[in-house]
Amino acid sequence: MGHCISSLFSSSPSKTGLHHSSHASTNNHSNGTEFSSSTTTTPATTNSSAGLRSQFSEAISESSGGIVTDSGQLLESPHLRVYTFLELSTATKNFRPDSMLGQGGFGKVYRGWIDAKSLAPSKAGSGMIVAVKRLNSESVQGYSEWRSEINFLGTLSHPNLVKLLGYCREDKELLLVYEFMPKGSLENHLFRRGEPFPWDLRIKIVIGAARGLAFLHGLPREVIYRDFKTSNILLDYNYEAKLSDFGLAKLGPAQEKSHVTTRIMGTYGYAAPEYMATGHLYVKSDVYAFGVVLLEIMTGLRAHNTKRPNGQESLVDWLRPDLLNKHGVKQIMDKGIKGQYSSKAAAEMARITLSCTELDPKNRPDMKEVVDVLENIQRINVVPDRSSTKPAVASSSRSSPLHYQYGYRAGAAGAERRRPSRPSPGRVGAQKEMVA
Ligand SMILES: Nc1ncnc2c1ncn2[C@@H]1O[C@H](COP(=O)(O)OP(=O)(O)OP(=O)(O)O)[C@@H](O)[C@H]1O
Repeated sequence: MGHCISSLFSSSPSKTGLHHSSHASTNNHSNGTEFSSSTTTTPATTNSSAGLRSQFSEAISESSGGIVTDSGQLLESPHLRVYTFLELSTATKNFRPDSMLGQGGFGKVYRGWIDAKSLAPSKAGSGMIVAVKRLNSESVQGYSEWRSEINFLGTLSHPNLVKLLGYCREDKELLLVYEFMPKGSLENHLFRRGEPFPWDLRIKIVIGAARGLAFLHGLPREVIYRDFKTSNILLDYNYEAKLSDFGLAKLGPAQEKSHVTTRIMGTYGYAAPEYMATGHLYVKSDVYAFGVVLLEIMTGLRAHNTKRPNGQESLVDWLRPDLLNKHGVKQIMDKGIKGQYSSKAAAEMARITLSCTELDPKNRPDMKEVVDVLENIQRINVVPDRSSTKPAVASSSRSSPLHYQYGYRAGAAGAERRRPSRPSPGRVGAQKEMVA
């Protein structure tokens, strides 16, 4: 979630201190605890964000005009629609609780409806579904996130970044309108469902997310995402991953500098050790967080969980040593997906996870290399005969990618998302969670 705004912006609010956020995200409770600086200042008023955006876009491209890199694009003139509060109220049925898709640290996200061509708001049930984030405008974090999202997502376009369609600022109301991601977040699938999430989909999703990060890191002026975690990886109908939530994103270091120095913000369990220790943020700090997500998809366990016994709260600290040998890898793999991956694929995953989570940022690979390795893992994952594989849990016939079905259910999304994750008895990880 975003709090920090680039130094490009003069009205950046001042912030001090560090605290555990008290927000109750519907997706993020006992696990990825958020930390951020506490803020007391009132959001400063700005003029239209368009001027700031073009200044911002220039900073990213370090030249004028839009550029294209790989399959992504830096937009010269973003086409964001400016909505009125009334329009978005209508589109979301007055922000009715049954329209709510979820809640993050600084606001609630609602299902809304707009016309697919004109992007004009339409009556609920007609046109195209969108996600409308209504930010808590009283906090500076909410305001800063809103600006940061517009600056980054209004300027960048890539198949693995969520699309921002428009925004609204009216009195104290700050809203953002995104393309709707029908399959929710990776976090939902990995941790909030009774049944194990198929290995093939896990790999497909991390490849997409890796491509998104590689795009950000490959820009003429690198962009550091700073909040890479499973709840920020959203999924389209085909489980294509899209990074959302650019509230914490930062422009990377200028010219010969290796890092930017910034206040420490992010999510426990994912933040790189050098960043936690010094506030020095490297492009490679994102690579560390990516490695943490790789360990999560291998084990089916959360990056950080205060309910685990002492010494096991941080997944990396706890299980990284097991990645060093074959036996350890076998032990920590999520038992719910047994038979869905080859031992070679698991060994390669262990290798790249180790490398991404190296203590020294210089020893971590860059995201392009990570993409290549993951694509190779996807290729080599030949398992003998799926149909003869014994399911590890009773319901795992549904865990085949072909059968796996899950998205938001109309009106029930909130309830699904609030369901606590139940440890599956068959999982080594789940057993480890309970070991005193
Ligand atoms: N474009 C979208 N389409 C569908 N659901 C979305 C979309 N954007 C956000 N959501 C859902 O709304 C919820 C809240 O999202 P939000 O980005 O505000 O917070 P978060 O990332 O879950 O939490 P945090 O405060 O840790 O960043 C998430 O569960 C997410 O799945």
